[in-house]
Amino acid sequence: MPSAYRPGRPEDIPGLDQAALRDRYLVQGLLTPGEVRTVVTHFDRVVAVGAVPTDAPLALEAVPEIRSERFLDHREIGIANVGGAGAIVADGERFAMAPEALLYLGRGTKEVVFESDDAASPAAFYGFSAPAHAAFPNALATPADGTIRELGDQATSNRRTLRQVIHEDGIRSCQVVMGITRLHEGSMWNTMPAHTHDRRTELYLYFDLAADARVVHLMGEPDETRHLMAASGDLILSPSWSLHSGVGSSNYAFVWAMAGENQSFDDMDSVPIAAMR
Ligand SMILES: O=C(O)C(=O)C[C@H](O)C(=O)CO
Ligand SMILES: [Zn+2]
Repeated sequence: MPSAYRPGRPEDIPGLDQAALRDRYLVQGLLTPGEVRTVVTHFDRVVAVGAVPTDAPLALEAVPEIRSERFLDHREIGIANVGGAGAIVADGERFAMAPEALLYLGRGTKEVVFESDDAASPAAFYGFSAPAHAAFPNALATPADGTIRELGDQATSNRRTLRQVIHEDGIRSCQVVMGITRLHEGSMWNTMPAHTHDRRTELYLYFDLAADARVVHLMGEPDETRHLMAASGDLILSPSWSLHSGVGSSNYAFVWAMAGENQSFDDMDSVPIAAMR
């Protein structure tokens, strides 16, 4: 794993083989039992965090690359639970984290501790953090909270429920926009027709796929796409110039999260399917 991921240049994509593409844009092992793992990027200075507490609680610590005493001294974070039930304790306040609950922690939160209810079925916390210049209040979204958008159609195999949680009309933040999309049974395509958004980075964390199932994730500029084979728990980094879409060998879910110039969910440049190469 590089010490810090860089968005790279779209002109370099055609010259990269699969191994190089995967090294730059796909992160494996973020959710590893008993560990907190941190992925530092220069994609809008986003840092991704994975924490899977088993027998003992795990604490979120600063990493040297962000040059601060505590992780959230100058940052905010959205944390989704993609595993079993657990809890997050932030500055002494305990937030129960059911599967698919999502917690926002604002700049200045000092101590963050991750716990699982049952080590045999541990919680799996995925965090998406961006620089923050103001302190918004910490806020929990249960799995029932958020703005629901029903998208796609069974006839085109892209029927899916998108839940916006941290966004302009929901839990407020400086930069982070975050939610979860779940494909309906029999639907495999996410985000098709695809889009880019030149003003924001987006990360996808795929989950709830069987061990032998995969998502064929599409990336790159619309006229020069490549694919990445993603398994459950894999994280895909999309630079602002890259489209992001995928088709699964079965249905699945993913946490999407963005940071950058604005928080307008619909600030997308749609790519007609026939224009893709
Ligand atoms: O299912 C979808 O469509 C998505 O989840 C789209 C992502 O949220 C996205 O790319 C937003 O920019
Ligand atoms: Zn997008």
